[in-house]
Amino acid sequence: MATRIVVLPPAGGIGAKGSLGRDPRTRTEDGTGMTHETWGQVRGELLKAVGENNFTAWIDPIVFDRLDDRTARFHVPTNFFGSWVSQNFSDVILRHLVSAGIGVDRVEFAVVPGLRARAGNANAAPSDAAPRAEVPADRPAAGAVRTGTQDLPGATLNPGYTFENFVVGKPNELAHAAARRVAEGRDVTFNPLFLYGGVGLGKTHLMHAIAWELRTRFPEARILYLSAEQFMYRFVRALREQDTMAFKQIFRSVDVLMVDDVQFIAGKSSTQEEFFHTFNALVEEGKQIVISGDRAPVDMEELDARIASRLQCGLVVDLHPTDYELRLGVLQHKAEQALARNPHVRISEGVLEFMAQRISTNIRVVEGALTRLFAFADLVRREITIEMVQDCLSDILRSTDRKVTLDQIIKTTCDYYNIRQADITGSSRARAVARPRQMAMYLSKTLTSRSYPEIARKLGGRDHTTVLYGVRKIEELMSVDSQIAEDAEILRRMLEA
Ligand SMILES: Nc1ncnc2c1ncn2[C@@H]1O[C@H](COP(=O)(O)OP(=O)(O)OP(=O)(O)O)[C@@H](O)[C@H]1O
Repeated sequence: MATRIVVLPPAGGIGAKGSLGRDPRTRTEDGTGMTHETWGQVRGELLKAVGENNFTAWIDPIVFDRLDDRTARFHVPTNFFGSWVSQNFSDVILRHLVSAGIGVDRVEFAVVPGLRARAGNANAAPSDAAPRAEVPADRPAAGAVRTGTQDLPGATLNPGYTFENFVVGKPNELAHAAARRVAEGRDVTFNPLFLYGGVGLGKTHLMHAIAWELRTRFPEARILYLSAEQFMYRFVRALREQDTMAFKQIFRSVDVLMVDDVQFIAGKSSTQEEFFHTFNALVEEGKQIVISGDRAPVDMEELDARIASRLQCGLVVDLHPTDYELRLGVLQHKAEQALARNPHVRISEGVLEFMAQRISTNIRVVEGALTRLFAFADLVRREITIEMVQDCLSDILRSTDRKVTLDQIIKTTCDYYNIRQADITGSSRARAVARPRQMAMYLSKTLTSRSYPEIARKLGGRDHTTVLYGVRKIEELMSVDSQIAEDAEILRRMLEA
């Protein structure tokens, strides 16, 4: 039985323009109906409206079935295809049907698997009934940006993540400058631009800022921003629905591809493979790629070496941990915005400086601390003072005070297991030494932001994959061996005390 994907006209869409029912061109179903020939004519108009790429990929494969009950019914080859067309092209199809005088209020897609052959025919021209329209010149030179963003499956952009709201300081000035350059959308000089840094330092903010800026400068550009997780999800879905052609078509037809948190696909072999091919296809066409990750490509242990090396070919810039000036700048900027929203809130002198001094973690935490303070001050109707900060943010201030170093981890672990430090950094594989060493690796990875290679160096210059293995081993053991789980918990408490 065919799956039905019903699409209703959007509120305020076509109705708002011509008020569907009252549009003088809209004849009743009895009056006109719709034939395959009319559909052929509408297809010709759709080709002009959506551009050749979209047309061949999404409109050409759909087959008109019939019109009844003011519903134009089409066949589509797969579920994925149906949802895609319904989400992205139903409005434009409906609009053109109405313009052609068809009495129609909705379009509906039903999956008919046998249609696949047509879907694969990427270069098919519109049917004979539709005079082949001139393809609009929507392809500027490689490197520039081109048509239509609405049909892309990207993530939603945060309206607050703009360049105007991004505070620049020493730790992020290079990343900011590179992002600005890419957002100008001129020559593709840094390809890819790879932004990396620890949590909450502004990678996503900068990615969104680039996308907003490009959208403003080039409204027609096809900019696709999504997380690596979404990329994987879409790829897996396309595999499941045997619709990888459509997937490739989407991802290879963009002008700018932006993938956030690329570390997510490290170790996911088929997704990496697809990502690699997408990446290459776009680079070859001179399309801009922007990627973010939590580490430098070389430090992503499970990232396919070919991808890592590709990523290195562009510009790799990191967002450094914050410094006092940057934190203060962010606090001042965010406080200004918060004061505009809550004009009755007062902040005592020295509060922001105190916070910038004492909260030395990432910007997300700094921002969260300020939000919490404003909410509190608003609630109790008191001025924000340093005492209020100490009271209200005691947990954040405490956790910032606590900084665990690799040296402390090694020392505490050795004391706990009663072994010598030379043993833990040495080469012995005896269980009595190897297990504490793995525990130290695990603690280093979970309590500090050190990378695998850094931990490996500290623990006697071993290979970073040994550390990766050690961390995994302890994680595995913790779920089956309560003694190991207890050891880890006690050590964590000792180190964080
Ligand atoms: N330089 C900055 N100026 C203003 N706000 C910033 C700046 N850097 C980060 N922020 C804010 O800090 C918060 C965290 O930033 P963001 O989500 O971009 O971090 P991230 O590096 O992507 O973190 P994660 O690795 O956890 O995804 C956001 O609300 C962002 O607006």
